[in-house]
Amino acid sequence: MIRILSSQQIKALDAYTIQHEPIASIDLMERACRAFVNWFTERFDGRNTIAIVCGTGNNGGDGLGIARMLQEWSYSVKVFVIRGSSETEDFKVNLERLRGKVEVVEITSLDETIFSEYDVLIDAIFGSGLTRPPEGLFAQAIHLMNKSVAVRIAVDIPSGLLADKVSKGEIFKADFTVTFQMPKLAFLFPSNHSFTGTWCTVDIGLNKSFIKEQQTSYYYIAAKDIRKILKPRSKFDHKGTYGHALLMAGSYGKMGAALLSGRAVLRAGVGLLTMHVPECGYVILQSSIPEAMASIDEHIHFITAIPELDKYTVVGTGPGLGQDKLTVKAFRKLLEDFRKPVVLDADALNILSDNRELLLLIPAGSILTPHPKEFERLVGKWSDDFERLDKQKSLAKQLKSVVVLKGANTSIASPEGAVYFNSTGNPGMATGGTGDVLTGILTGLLAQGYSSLDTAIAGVYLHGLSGDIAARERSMVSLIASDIIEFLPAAFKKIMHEQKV
Ligand SMILES: NC(=O)C1=CN([C@@H]2O[C@H](COP(=O)(O)OP(=O)(O)OC[C@H]3O[C@@H](n4cnc5c(N)ncnc54)[C@H](O)[C@@H]3O)[C@@H](O)[C@H]2O)[C@@H](O)CC1
Ligand SMILES: Nc1ncnc2c1ncn2[C@@H]1O[C@H](COP(=O)(O)OP(=O)(O)O)[C@@H](O)[C@H]1O
Ligand SMILES: [K+]
Repeated sequence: MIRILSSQQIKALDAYTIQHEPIASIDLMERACRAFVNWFTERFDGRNTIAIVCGTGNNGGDGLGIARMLQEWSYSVKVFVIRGSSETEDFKVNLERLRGKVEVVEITSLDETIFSEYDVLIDAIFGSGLTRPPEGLFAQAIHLMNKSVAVRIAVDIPSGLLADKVSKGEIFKADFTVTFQMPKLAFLFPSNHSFTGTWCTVDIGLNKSFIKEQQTSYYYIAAKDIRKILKPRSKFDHKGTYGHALLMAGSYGKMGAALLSGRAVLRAGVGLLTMHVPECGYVILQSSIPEAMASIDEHIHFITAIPELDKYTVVGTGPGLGQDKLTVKAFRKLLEDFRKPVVLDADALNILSDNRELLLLIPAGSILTPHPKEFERLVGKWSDDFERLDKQKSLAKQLKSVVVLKGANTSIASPEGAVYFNSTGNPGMATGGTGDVLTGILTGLLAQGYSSLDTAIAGVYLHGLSGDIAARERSMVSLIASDIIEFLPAAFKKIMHEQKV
């Protein structure tokens, strides 16, 4: 897991690294500049004219160091400095090192065309030291940079964006953000995408053991975390080893959702799958998923009862379920009778929103997978993404269950208060049915004995990874939910290194 630290902790981390590596502060800055420049030179060639706009703190110091290095690489660079109330030592040193090499212009007033002749604008005004909204020349410069047609790149953090609080005022709108060491919490929220653009982290060698010791509730999921979670199969395993899942899904006109979920349960590696569907789904199910056993409801159009539950390891429900009052009754009975974890999605969540007393019946250790609208129905409106995150953490705690809030960088809240952000997935997945596939993957993994949290982390990651492979093979535009099931085996292989065998 990549630990996401606050600005305060990052400041302490810088100081700790400087003291214990040991390394001079200016040399650490040099490393940060080098990491940025490595990223930059791989993407932009010497034909680009570059303006670097610097503040007078260490972010500005980075900007000056970057200017020097780019000049050494024969790029055409000009530096603009906006003076704040004070200069850091490393800013001063880097300004001195730049003397005679790169033109430095101090901005005292701004005219509209100041940045118009450049191909690339690099923002090094503020980084993690920002404490309040930019004003005056700072705000005006950011405003003008945002109006420019140049490619905009932020050093560490887009100026004006706070790493772990709600930001107000003028904020640099980067096409790319190259951030040091680890993602910042604010980068993971939908509302900040227009500021960070595409972001990436570059390693500047900050002290790893200090990072490990820091208290944090926020993590960014990496491939190796999933490799650690997934258990390899052993020679004498049999289908009983991998659980028996019951999927209650589908209604007249929405059997597709049930099928997508059911196929995904199987591809996630379950031992046995039974699907409880309304009568209208019988032929559809038997002819399209021969691997699944069918349990048929008495009602033609929707589910009105639950089958005998004893033999099931886990129950997944919601996709295509509908909200008829007889279905609500059956759902209530499920929650009353089944004491093992359940996976709840789509209409199961909508039923919970309309029948709030049912929330109390959810077995501990369950997994809920709302998209933002379903989440709003469950918890009410939020005023910003930080409040949304708090609501997600509270719901997970209240239900003693894992709450998976879906979207880009899906967040997974544990009942203990930790939040894990997904690093896979792409906008090609914004198409009907992909959530049903996720429900299936989670149901299939949970049935195999993974903990609810491990199931959610691995399932969400693999779902996104499969979506990424599918987008590569089929394009984001053409990606459909079935593709995510189709490429799930490739995603498992990628994680478990089976392709080496
Ligand atoms: N050794 C280190 O500390 C390292 C720091 N690095 C860089 O240093 C940055 C952090 O540097 P600083 O802590 O100097 O802070 P910044 O350079 O982000 O901000 C400069 C100063 O501006 C002032 N300020 C904050 N908000 C303001 C506002 N709205 N208007 C006017 N002034 C405002 C603050 O006093 C702050 O200290 C990181 O983002 C990163 O880019 C990197 O060089 C890596 C090593
Ligand atoms: N822009 C995106 N980037 C990454 N993943 C996405 C994006 N848009 C949607 N997804 C993923 O696709 C799935 C959509 O689920 P959901 O909204 O429930 O769809 P449906 O109800 O049609 O099945 C979620 O897992 C979500 O994380
Ligand atoms: K910046």
